[in-house]
Amino acid sequence: MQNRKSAIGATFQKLQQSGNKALITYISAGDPDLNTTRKLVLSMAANGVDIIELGIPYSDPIADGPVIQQASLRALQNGVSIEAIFGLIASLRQDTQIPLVLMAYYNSLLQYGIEKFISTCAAVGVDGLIIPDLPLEESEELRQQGDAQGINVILLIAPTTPTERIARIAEASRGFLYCVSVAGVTGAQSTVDSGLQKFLARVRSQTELPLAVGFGISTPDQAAAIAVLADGVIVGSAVITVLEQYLGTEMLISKVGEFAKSLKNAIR
Ligand SMILES: O=P(O)(O)OC[C@@H](O)[C@@H](O)c1c[nH]c2ccccc12
Repeated sequence: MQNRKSAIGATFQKLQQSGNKALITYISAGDPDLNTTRKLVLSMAANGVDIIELGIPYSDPIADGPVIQQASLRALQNGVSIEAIFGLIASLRQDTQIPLVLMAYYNSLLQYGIEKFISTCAAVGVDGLIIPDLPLEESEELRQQGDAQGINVILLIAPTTPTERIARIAEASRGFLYCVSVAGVTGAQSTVDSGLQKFLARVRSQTELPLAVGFGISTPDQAAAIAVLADGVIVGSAVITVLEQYLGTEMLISKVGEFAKSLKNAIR
């Protein structure tokens, strides 16, 4: 087993000490194939991304917007399996120590077996888990096993979450708190929501945990605006849109890397 305890926390701490913010990017594992995912992870890491979120493709992705649904579909059509994704991560760990977070729907974990899933995460070098369809009330077993094996179970809150509930979710979350910028599904939005500042101030009054904001951030300017308000910025659909644009070309890896760099430069 790898000793990666609190790699996510250490990353935020280091960034905070130098007055910097975290760039977290999301791609779907196996989109369009696992070898491309491997190259994308290394390219994003080399271009300044601080934490990478890898999605486990799922057939009924209720929280995902159209861009991520298509990404999942491409991966599923290529026959990507959880086992193969774990294999990829184990192999990536020979080349990069960038914190890796898996995004998975709870059903994928249930099918695989919760205990086996968490222990495999620990064995291959996964640092955190985001399970968007697992409410706080049903997450205790997973969180306990995560704590025991050094896997951060990262919980989500939204502007519609009551403050008292935010406090309880923050208490249970590990690594960082995922602050959903808007209610709804993932995908690019054109403006930064004006209520976001108030929402984040409300969250900040409840917890010391790093706050990362995701959903709808698609340009360097938007990332910069959000980075002023939070500790981290999460960008998914916009990264995948670049990937889509260069699918099947040799430029795919470098273009996604360049886009990541433009996001990171904007939030420095
Ligand atoms: O795609 P966006 O709007 O940039 O948002 C990030 C998001 O995609 C990523 O974190 C994510 C992908 N699937 C999810 C499901 C639920 C919560 C979050 C996610």
